[in-house]
Amino acid sequence: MAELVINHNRCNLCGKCITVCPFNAISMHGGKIEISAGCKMCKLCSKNCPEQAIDFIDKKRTVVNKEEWKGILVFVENFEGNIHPVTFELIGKANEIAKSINHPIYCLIIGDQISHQTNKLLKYPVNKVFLYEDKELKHFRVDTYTNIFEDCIRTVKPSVILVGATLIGRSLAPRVAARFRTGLTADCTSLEVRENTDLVQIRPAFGGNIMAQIITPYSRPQIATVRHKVMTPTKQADFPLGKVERCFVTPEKLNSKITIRKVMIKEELPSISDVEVLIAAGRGVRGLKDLSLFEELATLLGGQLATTRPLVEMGWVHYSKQIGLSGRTVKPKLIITCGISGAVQFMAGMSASECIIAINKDRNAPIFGQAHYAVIGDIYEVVPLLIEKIKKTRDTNGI
Ligand SMILES: Cc1cc2nc3c(=O)[nH]c(=O)nc-3n(C[C@H](O)[C@H](O)[C@H](O)COP(=O)(O)OP(=O)(O)OC[C@H]3O[C@@H](n4cnc5c(N)ncnc54)[C@H](O)[C@@H]3O)c2cc1C
Repeated sequence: MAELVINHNRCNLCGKCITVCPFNAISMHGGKIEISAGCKMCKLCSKNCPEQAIDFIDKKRTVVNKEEWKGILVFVENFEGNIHPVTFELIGKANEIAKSINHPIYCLIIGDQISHQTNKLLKYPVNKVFLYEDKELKHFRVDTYTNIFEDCIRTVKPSVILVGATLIGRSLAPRVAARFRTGLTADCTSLEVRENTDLVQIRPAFGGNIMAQIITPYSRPQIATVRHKVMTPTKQADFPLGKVERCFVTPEKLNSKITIRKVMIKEELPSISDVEVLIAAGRGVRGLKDLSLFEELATLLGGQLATTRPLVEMGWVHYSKQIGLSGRTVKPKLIITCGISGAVQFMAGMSASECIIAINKDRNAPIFGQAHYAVIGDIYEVVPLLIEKIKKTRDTNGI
């Protein structure tokens, strides 16, 4: 790993390095030159410094002994006595990975009075649950939880760590990765493992145009976050054999700069990720008022309306309704897409749906490549007909 080191005794603050940096990564603060994370190590500053005050130091990369890191550790997010469902999806993936490299599966659970939760976890193919309990850990505080996570990793030395890409997971995982100066891949859509225990972390990149395969070959642990509903939940183990290890929480791990004054539960409609039926509207919809048509169909089928990104960008619907790479991942039993072309960024968020019915007037629309049923037609003709048909059938059957 290379590093640029400024010799402040030699630097006369001429500012030449600031001018030559093509990445705007150098600035002057408090009478000192600073190099930010935007630096790409092009060395132009070092070469152009008249005082030779910037040294490029090429440190030899330290390579970790992979044999010393064993196990797949799943972070168990829990709130008010409920384990987040992404946990069981992560255990499912951990199980697949563990089988191919013959590693154990561990869970880490942090909180207060949560020991009963470990019984739920032990029904699954988990070898050991590491339990950290303390009243100070009742609510998530990123600094204390990072300390505890670090403690667990130093004890267990897991090769792979899986964390849900929830609000908490997204805040916690990068901090943990930074403590170990190791890699983290966010929002993985698929995970594979090589014989040498390198985790192949697959996720869309460059706006969804490529599926990047990311590995962490020089450091351990390897950390990946995965969104809820991307992986399949695991089944309970036939012969659960796991154990609980209660871990000691030292007082200094609980030092926090965060004070929690009040915890309030936000009233929310079920998220589009949690419903079984979705009617997804796209740019084929001509105006905001027309959305009521698709909302009516959604209500009739006991589902919710969701949309593509352009409708969110036009301000027609709230972001929480957006499906896709930069929106929510959904896996409903039924999704009917109306006037949606099927761009990769949209498909990335819904391709695992159980039944996809696509309505589009363009027979060459990419969405038809993934739909289970294709309706080639105008949404303004097909959807009203569908609504009428459902209502008639219900009237006839007295529903
Ligand atoms: C980094 C990045 C992230 C992105 N993230 C997301 C994301 O999370 N979610 C997302 O959705 N997009 C995302 N996008 C945008 C994405 O690339 C597409 O632009 C978007 O999904 C297109 O939405 P659409 O299918 O509604 O519109 P269009 O692609 O314009 O398709 C409209 C479709 O409607 C059909 N149509 C028109 N009129 C009718 C009619 N009367 N009856 C039937 N069919 C009709 C047309 O034939 C067409 O196929 C992202 C893009 C980038 C670069």
